[in-house]
Amino acid sequence: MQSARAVRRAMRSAHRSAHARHPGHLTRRGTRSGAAFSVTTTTDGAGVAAATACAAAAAALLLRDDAADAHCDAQTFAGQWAAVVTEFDASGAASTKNVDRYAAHLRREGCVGVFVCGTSGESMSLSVGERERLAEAWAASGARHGLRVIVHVGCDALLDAERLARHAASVGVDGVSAMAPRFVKCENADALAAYCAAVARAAPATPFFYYHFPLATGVATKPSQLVRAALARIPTFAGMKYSDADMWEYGECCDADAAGRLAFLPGFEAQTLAHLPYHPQDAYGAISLSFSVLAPLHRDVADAFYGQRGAEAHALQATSRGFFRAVTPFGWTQAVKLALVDRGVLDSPLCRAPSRNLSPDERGALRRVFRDLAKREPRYFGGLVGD
Ligand SMILES: CC(=O)N[C@@H]([C@@H](O)[C@H](O)[C@H](O)CO)[C@@H](O)CC(=O)C(=O)O
Repeated sequence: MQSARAVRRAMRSAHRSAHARHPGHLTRRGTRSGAAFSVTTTTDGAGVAAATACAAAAAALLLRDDAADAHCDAQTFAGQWAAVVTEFDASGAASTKNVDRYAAHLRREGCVGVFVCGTSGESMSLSVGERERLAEAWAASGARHGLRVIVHVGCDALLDAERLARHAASVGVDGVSAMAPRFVKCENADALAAYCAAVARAAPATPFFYYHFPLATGVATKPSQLVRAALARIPTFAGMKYSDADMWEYGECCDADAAGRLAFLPGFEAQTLAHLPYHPQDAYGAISLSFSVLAPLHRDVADAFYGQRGAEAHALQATSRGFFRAVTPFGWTQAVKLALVDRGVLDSPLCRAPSRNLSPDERGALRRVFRDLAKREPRYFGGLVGD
């Protein structure tokens, strides 16, 4: 496993330099019995279909060994993953225009990767086609800027989720993730694992993460039971995006991973400190919306904890809670979008219905909140008010 990981790292770096040289190409990496392979597809014209078919054939050949490799360890997904927002243009269409600028910004902020079309990306309000275009844009910009990419492909319709997973794999993402269907609920952990297994099978060489978010899905299945069921039936099962405040269950999930190979990536950064004791520093990863503008603050929470500076860690975590307390009345996604507009990363702060949009007065009030936060903590909040 160690050598497979080393090969993956080497392939990633080769992939990045290939992109720097030929930005119009997408390369899917993998290993077979420790030997590196790479399938390059052109993104223009008729080459796409042929190249995609080649890549699919190669993936099928390599499937068995590569699935084992995709089942990697927690270190592979350590670091800060920004749950990126989706920009909508003035006509209300999902836009990929500023994805590259957004990726460059996140890299400068110290993020290691992006989580695309999740909750913050308003995935469930997007069409399948829009989600595919966003996945493509992020895969290309991620490779260009050295960011890794996990794409959320969950949908109530399994066929759509499978299609999105297949597509995400074809553009070379580092992981796919799915939350549980929300309307017809899976009866138990086995049924949920079967749904996840079907989605994962559509991307057979790509690590799969279950997205546990009971407040949004209404699915009460214990995530630790899902971990056990998924380990038994999903060869690419790599862990979980954990958006829940239940820390007992979080511990149960870690316990269920006897080999210590899974990545449990928390989604609630206001309680970062609660998760850190479960992980060594080099295996701690998290996926959160506010990393788009507050990655350094949450990195410092973790650094203070691992550096055994408890009082400092608590003070920094309180600073993080202060941010959420101040912006919650406006909406988290709305707040982060406005900050990204003011930083010159995005052009539009609009959300798509049924998410609400702030009125001009509310935007003014939110900007006053940003200015107030920046005055009190310029080091972390200065970036909220633009350069
Ligand atoms: C519900 C929600 O928006 N959750 C955010 C959090 O970062 C959240 O904004 C923050 O913890 C405030 O509670 C992320 O977990 C969302 C996320 O990762 C995603 O886009 O899927």
